[in-house]
Amino acid sequence: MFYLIERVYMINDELMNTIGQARRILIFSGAGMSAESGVPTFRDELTGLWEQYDPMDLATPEAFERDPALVWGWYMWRRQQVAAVEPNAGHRAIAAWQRIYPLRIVTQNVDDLHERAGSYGVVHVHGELFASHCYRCRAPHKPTALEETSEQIGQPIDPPHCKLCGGLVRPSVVWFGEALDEASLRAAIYEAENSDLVLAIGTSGLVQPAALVPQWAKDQGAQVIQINPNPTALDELCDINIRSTAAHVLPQIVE
Ligand SMILES: CC(C)NC(=O)[C@H](Cc1c[nH]c2ccccc12)NC(=O)[C@H](CCCC/N=C(/NCCC(=O)O)S[C@H]1O[C@H](COP(=O)(O)OP(=O)(O)OC[C@H]2O[C@@H](n3cnc4c(N)ncnc43)[C@H](O)[C@@H]2O)[C@@H](O)[C@H]1O)NC(=O)OCc1ccccc1
Ligand SMILES: [Zn+2]
Repeated sequence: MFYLIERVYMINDELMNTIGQARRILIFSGAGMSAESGVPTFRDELTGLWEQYDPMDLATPEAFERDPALVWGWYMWRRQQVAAVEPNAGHRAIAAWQRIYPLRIVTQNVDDLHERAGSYGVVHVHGELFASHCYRCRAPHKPTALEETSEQIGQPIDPPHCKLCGGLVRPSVVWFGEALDEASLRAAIYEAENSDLVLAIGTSGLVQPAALVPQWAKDQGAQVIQINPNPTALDELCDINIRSTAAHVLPQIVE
């Protein structure tokens, strides 16, 4: 059992033993997991039209009600951004690992890079960028081809209307001030409480309640290993802090 907080910069036997002895491993990922694919993290400055906005101000129901075209345009831009990049060596290492070991994955990321790398059963606690539903009646919305290929990327774009009630369509992500999807939250709590090792990868640990996942696991006696080039709010909670990047460390763990 580790008592002192260990900061390691390379993969050592002790770390590999900890991983090797684990009965059930949970991957808990954040925006840093996709950074090396070219997807900006939430802490990174926004660019283009949105440069003048704080992401936290755009990712809210109030912003959507105030200016639905601005918010919908931002999400279409983010869809195009994610569609234009590839999973990185970190995503691929997790998918390879999941082919030989039943890893569980809970992510705060709304991108589909874990799945595009071949991972399965990914719990998206903050929703999914490429899904949409009606803001009024919550009916799922299937995008028309035209919507998907809008030339206006980088500009405000009027959101489509719900085919059932005519309401505005929104991205199926969890906005600040909104409750998490009950089933996803329940799944995240279950995975946290039933895992004996959590790998917290690329998260600042600042967004609640998702940031509690490692704590819920720790409360059940699990060990927590963090992979992050920078200090985070999770440092003290973690048994091992690997000060490096997802795409650099994960392939070394899996090889
Ligand atoms: C910011 C924080 C203070 N705010 C919250 O936590 C709020 C609650 C709250 C308000 N005021 C508060 C004051 C105190 C405490 C809490 C609050 N939470 C909410 O609003 C939640 C909803 C939160 C969900 C918001 N939606 C997202 N995403 C979807 C949208 C979208 O994407 O557009 S959150 C979004 O930001 C989060 C960003 O966090 P991280 O992933 O950690 O990324 P970050 O950029 O912060 O850090 C990146 C890290 O990676 C590292 N890194 C960089 N490169 C690499 C690399 N290469 N490798 C490894 N690591 C790397 C960096 O060092 C860094 O540490 C992600 O979760 C992402 O999904 N809802 C809710 O509370 O509802 C209530 C309620 C309850 C019941 C009923 C009704 C209402
Ligand atoms: Zn509707």
